[in-house]
Amino acid sequence: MPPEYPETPVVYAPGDEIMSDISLKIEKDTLSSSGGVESVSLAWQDLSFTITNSKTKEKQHIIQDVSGFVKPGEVMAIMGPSGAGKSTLLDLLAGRKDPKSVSGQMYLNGRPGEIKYVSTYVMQDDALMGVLTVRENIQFAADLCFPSAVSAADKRARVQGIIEEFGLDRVADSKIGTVFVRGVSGGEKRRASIASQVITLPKVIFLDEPTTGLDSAAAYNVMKAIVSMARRHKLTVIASIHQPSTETYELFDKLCLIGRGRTLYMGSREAALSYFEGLGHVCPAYSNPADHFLRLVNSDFMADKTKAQEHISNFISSFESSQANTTMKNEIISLIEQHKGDEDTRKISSRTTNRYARNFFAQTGILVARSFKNAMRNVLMFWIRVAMYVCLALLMGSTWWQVGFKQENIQDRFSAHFFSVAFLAFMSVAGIPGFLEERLVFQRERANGFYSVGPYVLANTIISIPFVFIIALSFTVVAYPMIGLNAGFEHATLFCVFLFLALIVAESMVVFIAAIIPIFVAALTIAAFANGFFMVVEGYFVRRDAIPKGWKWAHYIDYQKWAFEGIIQNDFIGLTFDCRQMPENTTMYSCYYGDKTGNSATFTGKDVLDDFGYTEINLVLWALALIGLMLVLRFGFYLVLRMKRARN
Ligand SMILES: Nc1ncnc2c1ncn2[C@@H]1O[C@H](COP(=O)(O)OP(=O)(O)OP(=O)(O)O)[C@@H](O)[C@H]1O
Repeated sequence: MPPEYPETPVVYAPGDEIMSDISLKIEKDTLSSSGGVESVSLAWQDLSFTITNSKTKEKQHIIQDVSGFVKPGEVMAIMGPSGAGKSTLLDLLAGRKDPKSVSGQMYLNGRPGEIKYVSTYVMQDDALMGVLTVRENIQFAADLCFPSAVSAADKRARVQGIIEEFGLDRVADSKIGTVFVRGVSGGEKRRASIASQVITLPKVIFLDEPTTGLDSAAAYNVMKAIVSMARRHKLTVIASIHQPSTETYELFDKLCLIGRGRTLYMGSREAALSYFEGLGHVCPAYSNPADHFLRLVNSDFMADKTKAQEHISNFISSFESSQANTTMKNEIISLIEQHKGDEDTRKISSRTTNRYARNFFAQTGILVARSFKNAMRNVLMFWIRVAMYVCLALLMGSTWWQVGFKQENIQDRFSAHFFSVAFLAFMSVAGIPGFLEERLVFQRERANGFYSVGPYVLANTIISIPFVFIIALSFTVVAYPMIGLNAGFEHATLFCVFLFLALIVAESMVVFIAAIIPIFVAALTIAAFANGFFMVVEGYFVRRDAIPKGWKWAHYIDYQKWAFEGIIQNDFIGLTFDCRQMPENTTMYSCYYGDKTGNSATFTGKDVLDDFGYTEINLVLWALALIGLMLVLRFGFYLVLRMKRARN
């Protein structure tokens, strides 16, 4: 008897009255992801995955001639020592490998078919939104996965159903947790992650090491929930697993034991003990059979490499010539025979309909709603940034306090404008951690066909607009009057607009860079470098006409240049500045700008801009240049995400 662990999910028997009965009805009525079939058996024959060594050009089998099958309602464990090929086999079965490197046959209900239409691949990482609750995470997944024909009430019922099935009722309204907020336990988080990915009850579920990183009680609970779901809904489940405890191991129906990419045992979990006993390897009393098998087939630490290869080869040939292998192969053949001409099977194989449950705009809307909730609750991602910008505005306002209208103040004004744009844009790197967290969720959901890249990029763009606007507005409201820039609502508005556009481009650049290199430190360094580089060629430190020809291109693609010039035009035009009065002759003036004859007591802001060569600034065109740069970067962001494979 397995021990009764705390938090154990309920194991429902077929016919139990739970909320997910409603969801079963939803599935039958409205879901077409499996072409209408009730359940899917999976069989594979002589599956191989071969790579070519880039240096030696030699072919190398990572997986070789592996066969097997799993029937609906069954759960199979792929086990083997580290590097045996578990993940590769799982990816192969899930159709996630380049077909050019794959050979062998896959059968869905006895016929060749597209596995991706009927399956979900649950990755190892718990890619969830930490500031959202368990229920919210699952609900958003449900909103994305169910067609619009499913009513909101039915979707809520399905969410409640899956929460019950995974034993998450107690924590349904608790936040998942972040580095700042203590959330649910590791096991609950894993169950929530799996639940959110299998909400539509896909006919085949692949799980990449679902228990890794969990203690044995949590691992048992996770597997128990999965097995319960598989039995109840007749789902076919395959999981790669490292070292299950005895109780967890006994939850599996089938075992596929591999070593060096070859089958060492494939068959029922119960028969594995007697199979290895037949080979003379009796499992010691009170030992964990999973540990026993793994120890038995692990040759990695044998000093003599020839003996190690021989050791594995013996297990391979023993299985090839075994009755277990013959029985398995016969069962695969009879499975294929049994389903020949099957109506349901033909539906799976020939499915050509849109692979997404929701249309482009619905996907975008749901993603915007989720990101909005995420950003509003994410203190680090947004509110700390707002607070930081307000502090900076106060700092700048008090330092440049009422900057004045004397000619000595011209440089101070330029500096205030340069710093406003450059520093605010620079700090957009603070958005990288939030984006990288969201990117993990995106990768997982995209790979499972929840939505495509277009809606994600559009949602990411839309959601950045109000937040960047709040930042630009709060900075303007505080800093603009304190510094004493060109008075008037219109000027303050234009200042805010240019700041907003600069920040929007900066955000776009940051997500573009982080999408190319999704490693925090690397993305941060490159984004910081890019911003530093753009400061240099902006035309502030070096006058615009003095920038060397070789760097002119950089000046024109520099978003900070367009924002800085827009802001100085907005500030200087319409202002009048005092020249310095000559101490020895009170009727003569020393003017750096405008009329330098000494007869004029003042000069205009336009004189200053003319002197610096800013003669042709057109605020509308300059704003359009910023919008253009934003669009180019967002399109680049879209292309990068499209080009990156769903799973690296
Ligand atoms: N595309 C590839 N190119 C080169 N080697 C590969 C490739 N894919 C897998 N391998 C190698 O094949 C072997 C099996 O890898 P795989 O990740 O499937 O093993 P695993 O059993 O899941 O290991 P672990 O339990 O340590 O995660 C490893 O030695 C791995 O380095």
